[in-house]
Amino acid sequence: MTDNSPRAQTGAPLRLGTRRSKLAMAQSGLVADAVSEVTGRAVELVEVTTYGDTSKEHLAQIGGTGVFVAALREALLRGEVDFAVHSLKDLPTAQPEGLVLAAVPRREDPRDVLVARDGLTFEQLPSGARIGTGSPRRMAQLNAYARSHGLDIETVPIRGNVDTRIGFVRSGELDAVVLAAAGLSRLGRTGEVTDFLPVDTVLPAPGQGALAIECAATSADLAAALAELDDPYTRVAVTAERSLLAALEAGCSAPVGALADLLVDGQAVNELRLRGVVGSTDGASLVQMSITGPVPTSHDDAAALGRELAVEMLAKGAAGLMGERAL
Ligand SMILES: NCc1[nH]cc(CCC(=O)O)c1CC(=O)O
Repeated sequence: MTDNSPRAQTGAPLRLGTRRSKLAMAQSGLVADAVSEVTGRAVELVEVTTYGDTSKEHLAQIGGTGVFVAALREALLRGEVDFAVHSLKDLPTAQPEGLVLAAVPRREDPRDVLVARDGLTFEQLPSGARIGTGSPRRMAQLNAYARSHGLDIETVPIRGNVDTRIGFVRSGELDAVVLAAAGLSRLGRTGEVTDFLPVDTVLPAPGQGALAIECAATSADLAAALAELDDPYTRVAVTAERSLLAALEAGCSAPVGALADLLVDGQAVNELRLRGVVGSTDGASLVQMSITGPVPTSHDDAAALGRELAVEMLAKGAAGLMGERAL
C-alpha cells in the first residue's frame, strides 16, 4: 500500500493533533522531535479541543478518559491531522477501524508517585492523612495497604490536571496526592515527587508511562516511518497489560492495575511476568495475581498471557469487584 494523500507527496509539515493541556503538549512536543528526526520532515502541532477539556462534569459521568481520545481520533479519520499522541493508559482497549497504533515508544517509569506536604513519604504520613486521587485503582490499593499495615488514611476523590491536583497539597487542603511518575517527568516536575510508590504497593494502570502514536490506516508510508519509534519490549508488555484489562471487561477508569516486566536471568531476558490487581475502592477486597511465561514473540502471544491471567483473576472473584462501578 502506498500513501497517495497530497500531503505525503508535497513534503509539507506533518500535522500532529494534540490536546491543549500542558501534559498533552509536552508529550506531543517530545514525539514531534523524534518524528522529525526519523522522517526528516517538519512536524507542526495542531490543537484539537475535546469535550473532556471543556466539561466540568466528573470524568466517570461522561464516560471516562476515553472522551479525551475521541476528538483526536475523529480529526485523524477526517484527515485534519496526520497523527496523534495519546497516553496509552487513557486509550480504550478496542482499536477503532481505520486507525493503527503505529508505534509505542520506550516506556518511562510506570510507577505512581506521591506529592505530599513537607516532603513526606507515604510511610511518614500522619494518622488521618487525606490523600487525593480520582482513580478507583489507586484508592483500592492505597486503602488495602493501609488496612493490612494498620495505617489510618482517607482517600479523597479529586480530578483536574496536574497543576490543580498538586494545588490541593500546596493550599493545605490535602496532605498528599497521587500522580503518575511519567506525567511529572514529561512536565519536568519530578523534583516535586516526595515518594515513589513501589509497584508491590500500588500496581500502575495498564499502559501507564507509555505513549501511543496513532495514524490513519490509509497513511501506510507514514505508519511505516512512525514504526521506527516503536520499542518492541514496551509493545509486548503493554499488549499483555491491555489484554488483561480487556478480558476483565473493565474500562479505563476501572479499579484495575497491571504491569508486565521482563525477567532477566544473567544477561538474557528470558521471561515476561504479568501482574494484575482488581480491588474494591475501600480496599476491603483485593484480587492480586501474577503469571509468568516465555517472552512473547508476537502480539497475539502477549495478548494470550493477559487473557490467561484474566481467567485466573475472574475465578478468584475479580468480576464482583468491578461490579460496583457502572463503567
Ligand atoms: N489520567 C490522566 C493521565 N493520563 C496519563 C497520565 C500520565 C502519563 C502516563 O501515565 O503515561 C495522566 C496523569 C496521571 O495519572 O497522573
